[in-house]
Amino acid sequence: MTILDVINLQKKYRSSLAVKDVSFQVETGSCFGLLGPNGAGKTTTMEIIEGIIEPTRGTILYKGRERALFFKEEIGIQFQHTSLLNLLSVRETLQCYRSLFRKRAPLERLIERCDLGPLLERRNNQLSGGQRQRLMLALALINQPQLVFLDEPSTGLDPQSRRYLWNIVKDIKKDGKTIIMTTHSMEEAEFLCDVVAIMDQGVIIAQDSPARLINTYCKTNTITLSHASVASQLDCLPMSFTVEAGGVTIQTEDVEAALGQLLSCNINLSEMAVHSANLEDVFLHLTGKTLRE
Ligand SMILES: Nc1ncnc2c1ncn2[C@@H]1O[C@H](COP(=O)(O)OP(=O)(O)OP(=O)(O)O)[C@@H](O)[C@H]1O
Repeated sequence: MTILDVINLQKKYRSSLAVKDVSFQVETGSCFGLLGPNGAGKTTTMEIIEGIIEPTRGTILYKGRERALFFKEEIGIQFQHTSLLNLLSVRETLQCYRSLFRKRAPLERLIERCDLGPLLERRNNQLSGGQRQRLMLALALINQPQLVFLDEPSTGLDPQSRRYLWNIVKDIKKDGKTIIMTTHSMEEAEFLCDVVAIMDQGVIIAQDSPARLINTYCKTNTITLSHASVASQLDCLPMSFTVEAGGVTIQTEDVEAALGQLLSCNINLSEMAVHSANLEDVFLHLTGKTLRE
């Protein structure tokens, strides 16, 4: 079932079109990701859906209807940059936010889920980046929302805190909540999202599950053999390869078959690396640039 329909969204800031013409649908219980580089229009799109800013043009339907007052009660937003009162403790912050809503999540469960138990008496300004993000996530869930918005949830976190947060997000999804998130991390999108809309310069340039996007646009995997000397042995094999100073690079759609062929020719695979295509490659294929450019 579709929970959200975004139809021909456009946002103009003075002379610049931040969002040109964006349409997509989000299925109930799924995690939908807007992936793209800085300035692609992800946050603008999300803020329009959240009701924070008005679109220049376009329609947003929540459960098939125009968003009404109850929409705000049914959503939770984890902002990228939110000021928390430094002098409040984590416990006080949770209690304060919780008191603002009619529908309230059970606090103990929320504290456990976001692993805030040991931090409850700590002041907001004494939290690490990862701890703060977990608190922000708990605040986004404090009204038991059906639809959760995450704006670049793991930006700035170390790999361990990042994984930790991702697992909490997966857990939230298991509860049947729908998640819409922005990210410029293809890893994050691949790990969390059922559907990814790749945005660039205000438009969606491709949209599908991460696996199908990769399969559609970047079937080719790369096998690198660090010994350039093996090149002469490859001549007899039905595979395309290039020889560079660092070794030999083989492009293949079927890694298993290629490795079988290499082994059958007794080629030394001791210093081999396999690069499977990912969403970064899809973005590069579609735009000619990397996500970080
Ligand atoms: N309030 C504003 N006034 C004018 N231009 C804006 C405003 N907000 C955003 N923009 C411009 O709109 C474009 C899209 O910005 P947006 O923040 O939506 O991109 P983004 O994909 O979320 O980028 P990031 O990943 O850096 O957050 C950018 O060119 C930005 O400079």
